[in-house]
Amino acid sequence: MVDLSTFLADNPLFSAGFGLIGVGAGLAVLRQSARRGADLMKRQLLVSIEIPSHDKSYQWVLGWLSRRGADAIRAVDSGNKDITWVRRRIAGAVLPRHVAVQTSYKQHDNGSVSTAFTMVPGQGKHIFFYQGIFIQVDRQRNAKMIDIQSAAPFETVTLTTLSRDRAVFTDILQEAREYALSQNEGRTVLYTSFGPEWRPFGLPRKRRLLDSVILDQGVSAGIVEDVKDFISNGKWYDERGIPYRRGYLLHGPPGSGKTSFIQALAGDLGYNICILNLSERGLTDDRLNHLLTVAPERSLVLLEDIDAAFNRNRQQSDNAAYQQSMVTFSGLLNALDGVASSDERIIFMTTNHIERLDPALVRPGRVDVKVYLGNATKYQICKMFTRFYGAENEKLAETFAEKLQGHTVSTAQLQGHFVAHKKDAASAIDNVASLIEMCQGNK
Ligand SMILES: Nc1ncnc2c1ncn2[C@@H]1O[C@H](COP(=O)(O)OP(=O)(O)OP(=O)(O)O)[C@@H](O)[C@H]1O
Repeated sequence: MVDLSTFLADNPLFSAGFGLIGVGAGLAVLRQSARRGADLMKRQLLVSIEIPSHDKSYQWVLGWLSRRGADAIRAVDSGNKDITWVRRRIAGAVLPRHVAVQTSYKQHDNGSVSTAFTMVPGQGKHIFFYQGIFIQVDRQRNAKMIDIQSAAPFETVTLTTLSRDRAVFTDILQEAREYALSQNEGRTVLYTSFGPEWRPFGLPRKRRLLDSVILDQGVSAGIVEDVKDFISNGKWYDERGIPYRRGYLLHGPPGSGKTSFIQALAGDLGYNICILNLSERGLTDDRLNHLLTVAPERSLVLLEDIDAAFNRNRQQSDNAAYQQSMVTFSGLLNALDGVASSDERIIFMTTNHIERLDPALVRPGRVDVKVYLGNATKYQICKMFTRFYGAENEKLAETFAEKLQGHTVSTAQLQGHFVAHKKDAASAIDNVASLIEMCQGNK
């Protein structure tokens, strides 16, 4: 009888196959260990930060990367002798090859608007060089997940570098934020509500100068002083456990400069403005509350024509949703009271009819400062006149103001009259009758 083990060992075909299986298995183990080793090394040696598209810093980082790209192009093209050949080569080598475009409109100081194209890194991986180290940018889109608000697919930008350099991420985020803010320097950003969040609306506006809005003597300075005092006293409120918020109500006839003044004040403070229309379709108590809580830092919240939303008595408004808006009067009061928060909150409300407002709305804590901005006084008429025609025309300004004595003219109507006679102060005086006629017609 033949011994099986001797048979297999003596069989050359079998021993060759067995050897091959052995080699194959060995290679597979090696490959797996190499992969595991590489994963382990990656985990140990690399660090990364993921920035999702719904995070504020996403656009900041993309904008900052695009500026770096533009700087690198300039460095490569400039032939600047201070930039070494090696640095130029590095800058050139790391420029993103695949870029995406972001189109925006820019308003210049003279008021003109131009289109600007910004090249940001496109989908995929890119490398850039920052503070002497290489960083990989990986921009990925998740087509299966859509942001319901913007209908745009979710995206992420992941920055990866060696773990010993992890502190660089904080520097990048900080620099990207500062760069984004510097883009709006000297401008006022108007935000409007979009679902549960605030979004910039239109172009950032050139700041309006405070002295371009002419209020009655001392009125503007009084409000500015109050707001500045509030802003600089956060600690005082904190120590006394008082909610750090202040409400202002500007009331008076149409065209007296209420909105213009708030814009100019925001510009003077270097703040932005969040405009909220309480009659907006789909606005609910919860959304209103949420929006007031998440208003961007350094912004004034503006609730315009507050009487238009709640000019009935409290009970009626509580029971019936007003127009398409579902905000109830008690919902508005709750939102104004908010949760005790240490975050600064400044709310401006405007109305043409203070008498229609429920006393609960204008009680201290909700409205701390009420200011009446009325029709043009003699002081305002003279000031506006000399602002349009020059300080040397003070006498003519007096004559003009005397001719308007006893008539009711709004500052907006005055502005319209001066614009119509912009070239000639005498013509503004000669045609004062047409202004009076118009004002009487508008009564
Ligand atoms: N006191 C003022 N000084 C300078 N300009 C003014 C003044 N008041 C009104 N104007 C001009 O009139 C126009 C309308 O002003 P604005 O919208 O600020 O008035 P308002 O009081 O908010 O009006 P409404 O109550 O109808 O909303 C703006 O172009 C503004 O420049």
